[in-house]
Amino acid sequence: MKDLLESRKEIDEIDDSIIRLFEKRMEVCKNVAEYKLRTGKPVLDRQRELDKIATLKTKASDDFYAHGVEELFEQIMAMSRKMQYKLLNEEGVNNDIGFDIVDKLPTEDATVVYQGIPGAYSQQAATEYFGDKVNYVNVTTFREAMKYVRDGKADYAVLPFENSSAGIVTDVYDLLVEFQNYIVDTFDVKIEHCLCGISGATIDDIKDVYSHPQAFMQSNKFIEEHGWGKVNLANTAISARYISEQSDKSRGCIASENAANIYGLNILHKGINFNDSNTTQFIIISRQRVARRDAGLICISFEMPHASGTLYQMLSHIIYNDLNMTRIQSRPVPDKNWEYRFYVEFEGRANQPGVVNALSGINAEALNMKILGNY
Ligand SMILES: O=C(O)C(=O)C[C@]1(C(=O)O)C=C[C@@H](O)C=C1
Repeated sequence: MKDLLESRKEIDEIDDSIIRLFEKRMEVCKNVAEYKLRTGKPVLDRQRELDKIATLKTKASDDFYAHGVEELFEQIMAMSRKMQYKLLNEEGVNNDIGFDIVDKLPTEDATVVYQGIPGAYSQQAATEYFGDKVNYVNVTTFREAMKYVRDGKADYAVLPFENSSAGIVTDVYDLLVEFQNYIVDTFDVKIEHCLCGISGATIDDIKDVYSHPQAFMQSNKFIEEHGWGKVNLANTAISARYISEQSDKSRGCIASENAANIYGLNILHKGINFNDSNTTQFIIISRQRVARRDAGLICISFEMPHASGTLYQMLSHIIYNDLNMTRIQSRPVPDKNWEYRFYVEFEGRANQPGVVNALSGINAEALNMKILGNY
């Protein structure tokens, strides 16, 4: 049996050689980057990589080593690409991702659109964020709100993004990809749902409850304990208005205290959400590609070839550039069953070199990448 120390010494020597060869290879890749800079040829040449891996695998002495060679060279070439993106960005190729930096979002004479009617949580978020010096308009759907911003009928939209108990607002995620609008800020609103009924109704009178599906999800324990029927409506404030128009003590709704006050309803039970710290994060949307100077998060979406390891490859750009990922979500890609679009949020500012490197890499290697905002 060979002594452990002796084997380790041999390994150390081989590793030294690997490092020297790795660096030698990377130096040659710098010449390739120079060539690509001059000729405008893309860094990623997938066919070259596939051909190389296939050839290299034939040089391995068995299947086990062939698999290892494949993994090893995929990593080496990924490293080579990352170095090339960095070199190209340093030479000014694609290093401006086009955000205008502002000290503060301009709000003078601004029009702000939200979805729903007065009393909706979106209205609460909008008024808490923008105050009383802007004009407010309300629309029926998230899509209309996005269109208002796109068409210049509003400067900002305030849309719900994610709830701490019920998760993401999927329609809003989809619309962010469909429209050329940008997230410019986020704002958290603590949500305290109330069970409301018409004047004179008691909790024992209630048989059916009206509200938005998200509010049902956030209050499902309370509703299920009472065995009430659930009827979906467009949002919580519309449910409050609807109940106020019915003179039916058996119908209740889930809405905010604010909505109950606006529509003259009685609060039968306050705080029916199962999670006391129930919070909804709202996003502030603008059609301007602007970022606040103190912005610290970037959100992107991308799709990828449906193949093993591709998500890992995309995320490796974030990791390699020392960026801290703060969120990852996925949504089905329309018309492609079981394929997903990913949404990744990470810490950084639009023009920071590491961010530019990571975005260049993902942009080059994903099927399509979109920057949804720097906020
Ligand atoms: O040959 C190239 O075009 C390179 O950029 C070099 C290299 C490699 O490291 O081998 C890196 C990236 C390409 O996708 C293909 C190959």
